[in-house]
Amino acid sequence: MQDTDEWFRSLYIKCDFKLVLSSGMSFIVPLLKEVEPHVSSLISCFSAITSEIFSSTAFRQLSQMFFAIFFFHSSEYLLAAFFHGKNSVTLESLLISKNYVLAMVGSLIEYLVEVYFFPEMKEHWVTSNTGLALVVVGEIMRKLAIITAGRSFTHLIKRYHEEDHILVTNGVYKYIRHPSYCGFLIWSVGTQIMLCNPLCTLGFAVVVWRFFQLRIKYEEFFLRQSFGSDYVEYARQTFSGIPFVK
Ligand SMILES: C[S@@+](CC[C@H](N)C(=O)[O-])C[C@H]1O[C@@H](n2cnc3c(N)ncnc32)[C@H](O)[C@@H]1O
Repeated sequence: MQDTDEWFRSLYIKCDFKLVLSSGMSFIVPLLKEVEPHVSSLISCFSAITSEIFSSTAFRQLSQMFFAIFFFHSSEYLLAAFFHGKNSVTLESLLISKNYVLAMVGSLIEYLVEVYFFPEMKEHWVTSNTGLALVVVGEIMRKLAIITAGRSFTHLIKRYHEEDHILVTNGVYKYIRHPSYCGFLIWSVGTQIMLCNPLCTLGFAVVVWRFFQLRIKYEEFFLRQSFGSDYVEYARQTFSGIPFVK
């Protein structure tokens, strides 16, 4: 008797489940039919983008970009740790700010949009290789500046004179007052030329130039306070390193 009850109950559950399943399917199937063309066009769009990314041009340019970024920031960190000790190194020593991340994401978006819609734009190898050369030159100039200035080079601008802060006027500083800023300007614009990104090349050039124009004014105010006429004389004999900034 109990077995028969069990049998009927399970039959009831199965029937009920079938009912739910069939009414559910009658709702889902037309919905799937409706959605299917959109999903398949999305998939084909995605696969077109990924096949463009993994084309040899894009693969090479994006790999160069990621390597340039990785090398730049890791060497900034290592040099800051070497000259100032590990404990005084922060995210700022890596020079990673919110605006910087936004700019880099923006440049990646420009690249992906252009490589998808106008892949031939990315095939200007003379342009791209010139950008790569600028990235290397900018990187070398910046790192030479950091190594030459040693402990006088701090990522945050010094507003008070400290014992170990000496005026550096040798090496790259003999000709250029702000070689690390000059190097960064060349490096950052170089990354965009390397990616054949016309909009970000212009955008980076304007934004980075403006940033350093203001920063140099601020930095030199405190350098004049710390080193007085020595700095004034030094500034008179050298180029700032940033075009159109005296
Ligand atoms: C991020 S470093 C940049 C140095 C320099 N503007 C450059 O582009 O190479 C900023 C710090 O370097 C210091 N600094 C800049 N020029 C200097 C010089 N010629 N000698 C010593 N310290 C300098 C500033 O006082 C500031 O604290």
